[in-house]
Amino acid sequence: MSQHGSSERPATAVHEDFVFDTRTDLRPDQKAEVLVQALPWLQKFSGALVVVKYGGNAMVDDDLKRAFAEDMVFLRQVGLRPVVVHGGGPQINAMLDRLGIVSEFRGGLRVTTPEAMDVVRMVLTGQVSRELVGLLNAHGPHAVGLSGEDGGLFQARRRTVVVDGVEVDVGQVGDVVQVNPGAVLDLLDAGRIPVVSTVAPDIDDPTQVLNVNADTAAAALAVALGARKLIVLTDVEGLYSSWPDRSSLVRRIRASALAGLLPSLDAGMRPKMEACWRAVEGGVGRAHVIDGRSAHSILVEVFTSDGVGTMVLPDEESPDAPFTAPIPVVHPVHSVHPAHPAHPVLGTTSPQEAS
Ligand SMILES: Nc1ncnc2c1ncn2[C@@H]1O[C@H](COP(=O)(O)OP(=O)(O)O)[C@@H](O)[C@H]1O
Ligand SMILES: CC(=O)N[C@@H](CCC(=O)OP(=O)(O)O)C(=O)O
Repeated sequence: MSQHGSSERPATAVHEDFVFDTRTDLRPDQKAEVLVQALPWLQKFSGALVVVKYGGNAMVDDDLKRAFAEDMVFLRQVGLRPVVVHGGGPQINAMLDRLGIVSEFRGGLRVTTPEAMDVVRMVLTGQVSRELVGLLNAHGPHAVGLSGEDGGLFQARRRTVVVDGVEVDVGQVGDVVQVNPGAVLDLLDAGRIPVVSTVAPDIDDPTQVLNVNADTAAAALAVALGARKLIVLTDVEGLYSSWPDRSSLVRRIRASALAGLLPSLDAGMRPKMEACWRAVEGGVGRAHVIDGRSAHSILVEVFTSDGVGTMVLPDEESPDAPFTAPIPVVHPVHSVHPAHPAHPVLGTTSPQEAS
């Protein structure tokens, strides 16, 4: 099976004067049913602002990258307002290796020396962003790339990590403390798809830039934009309550239950689930972690009744209640609440303390 299409079989086979349809996977009425099932979701999410975090290991396959670009253009074309926030950990690792610079992670964050910061900034803004913008613009002049430095989008503050009870300096690493979403809103108003790289100026020293984890930056941006959804793509089906037991996939979880689970999660999944928790606590209607290895999983999540992956819901709402998020009020500059640092578990305040 191809990851990009539904089948590697050709759509048609030519025999003398006849053309036969060789696809047997879906009958015409079944194909129509898929489209009809999407109708209420197309109506529900018309105009909705959706922040999609694309990154890491879901971003290394060329077919999947093209499928991702198709999904973003599809969302835009049917009237949603997608914003892409991208990571690039594997791409940064590859470039550091090529340059012979050793990279190290502490508490899930890259120890970022000034030398490594130059590489992070170059790879995220000059390589990963360029490639994504190019893939999106293969479908028309949709995408515009910008980083946290552009239009004052992000301000970040240096942070440390606590490992085994000891505070560790991880260099030029920061958390987003302020978001000015004006540049993103201007692009959305112009019908564009913003593609955001998570490099941000240091609020305490504007001559420095900081390396920001893309999951947490996506959550901060989703909150500041009053997004209806945050969708985080990764390389597993979703959150497993007892990893790696594959029967423990969580389909829906409320924010307070997630807060209880966070301290038990491993390094990879913790920043993602913290980001989802922060987003929902900050007013984003739903946060999802879905499998980026499965082509078009975003479309399945947004436009089908069952969805895919793990959905995080706010506490005060019944899981079966109709979606009733108000039209968001967007403030020109959004300060990230100090009681909710981007990494509550890795940092100082736990979700349980904050909620
Ligand atoms: N409870 C869990 N549920 C799902 N995945 C988990 C869990 N705990 C650890 N993981 C690991 O986290 C990984 C995802 O994190 P990471 O590799 O950092 O993601 P990405 O590269 O998409 O940013 C999964 O591939 C899985 O190996
Ligand atoms: C501080 C920190 O660790 N920053 C990340 C930024 C990129 C990122 O988050 O990429 P993924 O989403 O692909 O993991 C890094 O340097 O790898």
